[in-house]
Amino acid sequence: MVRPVLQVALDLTELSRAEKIAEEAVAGGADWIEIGTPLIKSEGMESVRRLRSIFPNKTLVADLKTSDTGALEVEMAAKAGANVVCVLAAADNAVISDALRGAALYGVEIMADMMNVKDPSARAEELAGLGVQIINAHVGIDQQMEGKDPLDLLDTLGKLPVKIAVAGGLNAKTAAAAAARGADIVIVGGTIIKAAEVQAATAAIRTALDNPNIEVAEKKSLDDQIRELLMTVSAPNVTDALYRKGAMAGLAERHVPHKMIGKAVTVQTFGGDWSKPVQAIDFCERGDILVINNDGKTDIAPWGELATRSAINRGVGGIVIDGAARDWDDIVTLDIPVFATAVQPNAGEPKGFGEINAEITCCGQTVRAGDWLIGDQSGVVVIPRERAYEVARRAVEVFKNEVRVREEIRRGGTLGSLAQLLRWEKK
Ligand SMILES: O=C(CO)[C@H](O)[C@H](O)COP(=O)(O)O
Repeated sequence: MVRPVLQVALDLTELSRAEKIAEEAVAGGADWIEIGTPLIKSEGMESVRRLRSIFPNKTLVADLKTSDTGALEVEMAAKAGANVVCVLAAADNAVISDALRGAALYGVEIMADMMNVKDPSARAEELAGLGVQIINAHVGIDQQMEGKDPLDLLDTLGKLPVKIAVAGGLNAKTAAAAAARGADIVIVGGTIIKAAEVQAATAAIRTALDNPNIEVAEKKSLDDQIRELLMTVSAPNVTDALYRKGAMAGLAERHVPHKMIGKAVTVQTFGGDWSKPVQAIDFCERGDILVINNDGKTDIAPWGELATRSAINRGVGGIVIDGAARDWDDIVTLDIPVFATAVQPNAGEPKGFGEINAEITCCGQTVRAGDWLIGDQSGVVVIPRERAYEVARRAVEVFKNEVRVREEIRRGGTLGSLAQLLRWEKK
């Protein structure tokens, strides 16, 4: 097997941060440096020029994802110092041919990004026939969040007379799997650039590429995958992933012996009537979260210690009440998260008004049966069930990004300067 090229994708928006990360990645064994699409959009061709001056002998890849004016974009990137220019494989052949003409004039190669191509195998052959030098089996970042896998795309391509690159959320294990399947170029962004120790993260991927072993990963159910992803993040990471949405308001009373993650069983009740909340315990599967609306009343409790102990017996993952709980002295001794808007000593009568598993509003958020919840000391966030996997994946990216920013703060930076807040103020 030929030693695959490791290409680090600098998908950042600040050139100063990208330069430092590139230096660390090269020290860790990155062969090629990609000026990622966000970096080129944010900093322009200056980012290519700057990286060329820092790395006079490295292969630089300008990830322009060109979809029009092929030769013009290739010429700009080549003059700035790029050796490889990325075009969209889905672009018209007129664009590809024009880009290839520009590439021939300036002595650079064209990489075609297969993101969102309908018939990848046929299109890859066609592109190779046109003269494209590298086909990139790329699953874009938004597509990754919905579970698309670049290795599946790679498998559809078959044997081609050109170099094959792979990209899309690769880590050491999946990068090695790509190498074992014959990829010539393995492109890694997030796993390297979001690591606290970029050099070590790059070196781990380099080692895995040089010693690929094919492990068949055990296939987990979607719910298990979602739960596993959410276990690694916080409630704040999740609201960030939802673009600041999903947080429940007013849950002032919190008993959080551990993180709460699970799917909602909803309960609507009225005036502290504890019949439906208690019945709902028996509707719960292991790990489910009981989400109760007491019709906005905080002066009477539909939930208490005995219900909490019953919920533990049933394997309930936590309780959230838009309303009051009671027996708080006992509840805080129990190993189950309970969130409530108030604590009151008095309960209502068990009359049986209300509903189980109907759509409810709880602390300002709509909650349906099966929606996911995550709760920790910062509060509770609701994730719509149809977006659960995607949001969990995005939350992991938020978490990973913070790992690198935290490290840069540890080295003496400040959040304001790292994020270049002044520069990015909305004009
Ligand atoms: O082109 C890209 C996004 O459009 C990325 O550079 C590519 O997906 C690699 O980054 P990651 O490993 O984070 O997916």
